[in-house]
Amino acid sequence: MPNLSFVSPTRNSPWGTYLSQIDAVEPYLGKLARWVETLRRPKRALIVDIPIELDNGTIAHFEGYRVQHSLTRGPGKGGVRYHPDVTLEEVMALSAWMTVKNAAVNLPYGGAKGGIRLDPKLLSTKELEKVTRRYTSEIGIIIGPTQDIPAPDVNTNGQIMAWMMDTYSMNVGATATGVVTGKPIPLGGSLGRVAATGRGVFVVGREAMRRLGVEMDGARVAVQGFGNVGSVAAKMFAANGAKIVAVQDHTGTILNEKGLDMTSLLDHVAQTGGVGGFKGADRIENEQFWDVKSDVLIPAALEGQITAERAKRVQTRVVLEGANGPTTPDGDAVLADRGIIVVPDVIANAGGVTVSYFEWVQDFSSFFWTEDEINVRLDKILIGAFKGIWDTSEQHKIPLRTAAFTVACTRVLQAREERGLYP
Ligand SMILES: NC(=O)C1=CN([C@@H]2O[C@H](COP(=O)(O)OP(=O)(O)OC[C@H]3O[C@@H](n4cnc5c(N)ncnc54)[C@H](OP(=O)(O)O)[C@@H]3O)[C@@H](O)[C@H]2O)C=CC1
Ligand SMILES: O=C(O)CCC(=O)C(=O)O
Repeated sequence: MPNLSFVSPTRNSPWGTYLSQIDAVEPYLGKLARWVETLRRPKRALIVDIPIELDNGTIAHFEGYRVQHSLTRGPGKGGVRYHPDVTLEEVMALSAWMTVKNAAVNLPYGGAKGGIRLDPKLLSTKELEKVTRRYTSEIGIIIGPTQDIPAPDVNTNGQIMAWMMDTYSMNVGATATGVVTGKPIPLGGSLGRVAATGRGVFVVGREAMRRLGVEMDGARVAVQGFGNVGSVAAKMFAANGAKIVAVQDHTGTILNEKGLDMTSLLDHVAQTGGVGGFKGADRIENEQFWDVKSDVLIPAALEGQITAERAKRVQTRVVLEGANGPTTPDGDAVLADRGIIVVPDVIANAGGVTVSYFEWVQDFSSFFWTEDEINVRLDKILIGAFKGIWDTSEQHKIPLRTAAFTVACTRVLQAREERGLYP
């Protein structure tokens, strides 16, 4: 039975996955469990119609969303996704994971996420700009530097954030740099934000490997998704002595048992748009990616990739979740049975939002930090948060995901209780 009338999740769909994670944490919330139902529903969900005139003169309508799952600990915060499969249910789950992620690393934010159902590859730059500006105006009634601060996610980037910032600023009649993060540097962006999520995946992965006694030098790493998150994570693992043995994106799956040459691969992707056709590797069938032997497997594409069936075949020691929600509840159960450690998304990919927080703080103070200052602070926050989650996992003998949810949901529900219910 769905818990809300406006979505119909299944057990392994994004919202179904999130709900099962909340079920798993409930026994560890003590007296705060009486508030847990607030986590099972978004505070606010906005669906917007985005009409634009296409380059050929016809009018197209796109469906967009901004969901604020929780504003209990601070303004909403979370990215905006452009993808043909975006749905309200998916954006709800992504917004809820932002609530948990922001609390897991103790950022003073709630959780939010946005998206537009479209295929950016089918739109011209001009059309993308029109969609972005209209979407920003439509969601302008609920976003703002102290209300809800969007950022990049799948298929969005600094240019999209620049258009969002400009549109919002024109609508309010003042330059509002703090309304989005992940902006270009000249518009109040932060050094280090582009690489921050991938960097965080590496830093958290390194901590997990240390705890598990997995040597970095020569470690075999397989990466699904070679966009902002996957490519930076792969580059950092390789730079620190690991071997990137397999990479998959929409253009194919490539394998090199000796380790892919990252510089050549990144050049190839910059020129061709994908890893397919890279000469320094063998091409394998996409489904074979899940059979590649690795020490660390990094899903860094979309949700629902590690199903029960794939989890049975995976040959790795650590699944390091660069993507949001890449493992289904059934996949998670199989991995746990097989003794494969999962470092959950809400800590593994929290580097991006952490530097987004730094960007927002810098915008408010109009005082900008060096890249070194950013990276030092980022690493410190992630290492400290990972330690707290690891210790909680050991204390209760629970998986890292449930431990991360325990730390995070306790913070959210404590704040909920202290704020009280009535306006
Ligand atoms: N950007 C950020 O700061 C953050 C992102 N994340 C999460 O990380 C994940 C990746 O985001 P990001 O790197 O920004 O997105 P990008 O759009 O930069 O890259 C996504 C990558 O995944 C590939 N991909 C998509 N679908 C598949 C598939 N079915 N099989 C294989 N590869 C696929 C894409 O190929 P193609 O482009 O051709 O579709 C692309 O290489 C998402 O889950 C996102 O929510 C989490 C925290 C922060
Ligand atoms: O940088 C941000 O604000 C959010 C990034 C994001 O969408 C995520 O962490 O999934």
